[in-house]
Amino acid sequence: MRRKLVVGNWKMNGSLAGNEALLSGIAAGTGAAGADCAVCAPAPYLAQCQVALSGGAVGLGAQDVSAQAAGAFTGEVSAAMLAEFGCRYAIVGHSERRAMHAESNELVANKAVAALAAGITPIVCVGETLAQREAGQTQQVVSAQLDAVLALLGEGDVAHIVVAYEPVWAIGTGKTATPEMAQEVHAQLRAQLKQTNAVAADTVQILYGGSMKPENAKELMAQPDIDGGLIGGAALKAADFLAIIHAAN
Ligand SMILES: O=C(CO)COP(=O)(O)O
Repeated sequence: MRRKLVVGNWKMNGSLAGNEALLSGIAAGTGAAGADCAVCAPAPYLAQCQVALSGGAVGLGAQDVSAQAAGAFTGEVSAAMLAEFGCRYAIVGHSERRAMHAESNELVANKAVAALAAGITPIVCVGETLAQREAGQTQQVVSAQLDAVLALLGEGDVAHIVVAYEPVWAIGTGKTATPEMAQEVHAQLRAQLKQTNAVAADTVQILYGGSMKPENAKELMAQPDIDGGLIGGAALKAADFLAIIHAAN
């Protein structure tokens, strides 16, 4: 049985005071949670989050990581730096970065490799746009995105990644993929993982992201290949985030 994993992606939101309240609200409610959970905070707040979450059940992650190890890469943050601040996870290839920062499948794959080398679990995001879905290209798009990552990983690395299916048209729009639509893609992704490592593929957590909220979380996570959620808007309110974590039990 795979454990469920619920990860909050705060995106470019937060403040020292706001984070403190949110983190203490989350920490206070996760005691009996049967699912794993984590928050991916903006880089300047990682130190604050590390202190606030230390010793508790909520893990810490970053929203991006450099593919480079060190050097003249202004503005970039390396995986080793994230590891120093206790990051267990780093999101790579979020659709907002693919779209707004022109991140290619190859760059995303190199970021996943850099994270793994520092002992950080990459949360590899894949997902199609509305135009791609309407053109019947969903499977082709997400499989090319995942393939680029798998091509760079050793067989033994597969067990150490998390995959997140985030249909672009469902992000921040209030539109959610139906549980059946999401399950269909998740099953395809797992079949693809199996081609690289049949044993590890059964243990990889595949998260759904895109307007997941307390009202739809249980039904989505009841699908056999939906192992949790990557949550945007609803992760900014402790009560909503906690409701999703508890829906995963
Ligand atoms: O992009 C997302 C998480 O990475 C999903 O965002 P929303 O939950 O706000 O749709």
